[in-house]
Amino acid sequence: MTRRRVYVTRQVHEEAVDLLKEHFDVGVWASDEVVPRAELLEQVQGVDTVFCTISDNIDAKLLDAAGPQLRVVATMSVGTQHIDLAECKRRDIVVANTPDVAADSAAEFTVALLLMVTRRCLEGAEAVVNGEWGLWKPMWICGNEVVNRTLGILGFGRVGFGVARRLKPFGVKKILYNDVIQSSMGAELQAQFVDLDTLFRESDFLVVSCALTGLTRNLINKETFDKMKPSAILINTSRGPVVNTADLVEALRSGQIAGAGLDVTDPEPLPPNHPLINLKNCIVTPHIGTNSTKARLNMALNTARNIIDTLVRT
Ligand SMILES: O=C(O)[C@H](O)CO
Repeated sequence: MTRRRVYVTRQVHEEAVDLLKEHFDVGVWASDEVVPRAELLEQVQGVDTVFCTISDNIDAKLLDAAGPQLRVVATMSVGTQHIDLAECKRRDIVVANTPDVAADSAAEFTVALLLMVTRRCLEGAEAVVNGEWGLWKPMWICGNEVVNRTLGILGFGRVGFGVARRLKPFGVKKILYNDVIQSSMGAELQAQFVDLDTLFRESDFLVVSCALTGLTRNLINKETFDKMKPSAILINTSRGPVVNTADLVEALRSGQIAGAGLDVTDPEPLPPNHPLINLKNCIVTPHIGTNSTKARLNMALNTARNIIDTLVRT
């Protein structure tokens, strides 16, 4: 019997590829860079599964190029915004993602970014690099503390809850959250479900950890910043387009909010001359929230297992 075929659109962990090879013929784009679109369209022809990442556009054209035998699109990510889900559904193609294995990594990273912005760590590190470190000064690069302040979480899923759980022992005064539904996990942390207006007005730290949907796209914009405290800090580790970039630049420049930490941006990657990059009160990291070695390996293995579970075990 001919073996089924899987195309892996990026160089991923060997352990995951080896797992797939036990069951399938596996083709791999053996590079850390994105496979060019023309190459991708050619390589997927006749495959049963595409193992992809968030940088691959899995649209109707790609599904057509693959052909009617395509059964599974398995993405090595939580996010599925790069996949035309409606089109996959229409064609009876199973879409699999990796929601469980990277949440700790993402929550830890979010806390790190929040603390870095709050304590102005990058400014301090840059001052050292630039030779500006003189003798100790009482009022130089003073940041804020987390203790006794209000943490607001937009999107109280695995990552949002994980951030709240990690920051609770820091002594935050209140944890507020908003999501499409009230979470049963809120009670465990005495977190209060509040409306968006209250979340924006009362949060000292506003952590964006929601999915990108029609409801959340552009949700954080000029009107939001108008409501926020001038001392507030915005952290976004979910999806760039939840925040209106031009409005954020303006809010940071004018001091309407105190600072921002962004692991995701719109556009992504940010062009090197983008205004967000040179703002002193903003730290931008290159979408690395899930990049602990352990989480990335588990994401690759989870993606391989999703394919095996779908094609072999059903
Ligand atoms: O969706 C995801 O998993 C992240 O954005 C990439 O790690």
